[in-house]
Amino acid sequence: MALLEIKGLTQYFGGLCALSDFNITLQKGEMVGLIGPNGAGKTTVFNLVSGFYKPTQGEIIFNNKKITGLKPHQVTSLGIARTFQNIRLWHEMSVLDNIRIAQHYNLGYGLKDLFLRTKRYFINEKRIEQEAMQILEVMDLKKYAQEKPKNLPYGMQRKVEIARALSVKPKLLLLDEPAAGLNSADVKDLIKLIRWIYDEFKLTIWMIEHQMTVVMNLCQRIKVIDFGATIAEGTPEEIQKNPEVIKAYLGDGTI
Ligand SMILES: Nc1ncnc2c1ncn2[C@@H]1O[C@H](COP(=O)(O)OP(=O)(O)OP(=O)(O)O)[C@@H](O)[C@H]1O
Repeated sequence: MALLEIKGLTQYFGGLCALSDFNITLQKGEMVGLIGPNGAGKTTVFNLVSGFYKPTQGEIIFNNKKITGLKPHQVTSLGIARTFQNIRLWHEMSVLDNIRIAQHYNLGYGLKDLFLRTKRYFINEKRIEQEAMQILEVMDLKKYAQEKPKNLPYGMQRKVEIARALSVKPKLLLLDEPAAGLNSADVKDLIKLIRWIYDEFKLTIWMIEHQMTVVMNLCQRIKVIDFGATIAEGTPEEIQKNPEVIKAYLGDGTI
């Protein structure tokens, strides 16, 4: 069953065509990679899907609902969560508060409840805290609940960002370069973590990644773009041998 369908997605920034006629269908339960050289348009795809940009053209359908042009919090509430290439955590807040804040897209109370501190406000705040602690526990992060993210090692900050994305109970998880900035030991741990999350949460995962070992190890299917256009699509084995892909990357046969 198709979870995400993207048809003819095109994005211009002024005169620059960052993405041209991009099409993909993600089946429920798939783990798919999106790769390409720097500036190929990968993050633009995620920014369009998650509502950070409005496309110049094209359509995005999620769970049989058209989501093209919706705002980020609306996209989140429908079941799409993401992480960012450069970790975006609130570094002056605790890890727990970072997770709690993410939950506020789905408050269950309004401004009146907030200002009057109604019973509904306290019930919801309690629920949010319990759910945030649960996800920290599941992700083995509970011991860092009161710590500020800036005091944690980089690999752990990545984990917190992934926990925050999972805390909104997504159906589709978008990971934008999860291995960026990690050392090789952390990359190994990340591969294990993503595989575990995939099995445990029964998610559909779509990832952008420059580190080929991550994509080749995890993804069942990979799409390759360059200068905003699709140049290849296939299994990891097919992609590694694809001459267009090799040319786009280095031209020396190694990807
Ligand atoms: N908000 C924006 N305004 C103008 N140009 C943009 C904007 N966002 C992206 N671009 C341009 O669009 C093109 C694609 O950028 P994008 O960030 O999607 O590439 P990418 O494949 O994710 O690259 P990288 O691997 O380096 O992160 C680039 O030329 C980039 O400079």
